[in-house]
Amino acid sequence: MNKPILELKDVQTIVNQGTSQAATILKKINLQINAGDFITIVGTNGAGKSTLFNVISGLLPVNSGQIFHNGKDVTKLSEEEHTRFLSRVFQDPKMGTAPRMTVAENLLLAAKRGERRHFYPRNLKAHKAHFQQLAATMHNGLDQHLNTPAGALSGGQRQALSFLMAVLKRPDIILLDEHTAALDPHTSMALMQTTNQYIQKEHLTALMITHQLEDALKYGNRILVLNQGQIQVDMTGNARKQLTAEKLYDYLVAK
Ligand SMILES: Nc1ncnc2c1ncn2[C@@H]1O[C@H](COP(=O)(O)OP(=O)(O)OP(=O)(O)O)[C@@H](O)[C@H]1O
Repeated sequence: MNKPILELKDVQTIVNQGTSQAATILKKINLQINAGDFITIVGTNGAGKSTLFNVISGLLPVNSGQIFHNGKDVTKLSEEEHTRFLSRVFQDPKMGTAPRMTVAENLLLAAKRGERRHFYPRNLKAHKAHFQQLAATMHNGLDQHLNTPAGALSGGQRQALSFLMAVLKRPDIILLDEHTAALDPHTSMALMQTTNQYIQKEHLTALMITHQLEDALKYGNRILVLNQGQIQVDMTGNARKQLTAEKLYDYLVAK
């Protein structure tokens, strides 16, 4: 069998170590993420969801345990080194895009990420048709705004741009950190649908934190419930299909 694309083994994260405020935020997390998994993650405030993403993306160190990417130990890699195989979309539309640069320039920046060559706006011409096509997959008018500064876009368009920038280089793993939560219900639902279509079409491996239990059940092939720093539920297949929002809620608040 193929190795998991990402594997966490007994991962533990302690904050404020050595002080009276020391707290174990992630407790012996064991998780195997397989290529093509689309995992939705739910949990109450403070359950450790963002901390899990921070650890997976190298932003927060692991106090004990190991993380493997395609079998290679990446536990001690820097956040920048993690960006070679992983990208993240945040809740805040202001993060992830450069406000004064146009949509096309932002996309070019994402296309050139990790390359030594400098950013030349004149290279834009060669990419325009591709960027147009890409922006059109979002079905929210983003393709009509390739020359608009990102800061002038609507929240939904800006989040769609953040998503496209994150997936442009086809990362091995994409982390969606409540990426539709700051949008109005209609825009949020629309972006969720286009996100899902893109992930399915490109067979991406994705992890998505959400507080919307319906979304957690509707999208993806696997569901995780984090509770007080531990994985309380990890469901796929029929068990997941039979899971209801009511039962999921019970898992969420279980003590
Ligand atoms: N660097 C840190 N220093 C101190 N405490 C931290 C740190 N990072 C996280 N925590 C604490 O760890 C717990 C888990 O936080 P985390 O942000 O991962 O929760 P979450 O499940 O993402 O919650 P939310 O749904 O509110 O975003 C919280 O109690 C938080 O205050």
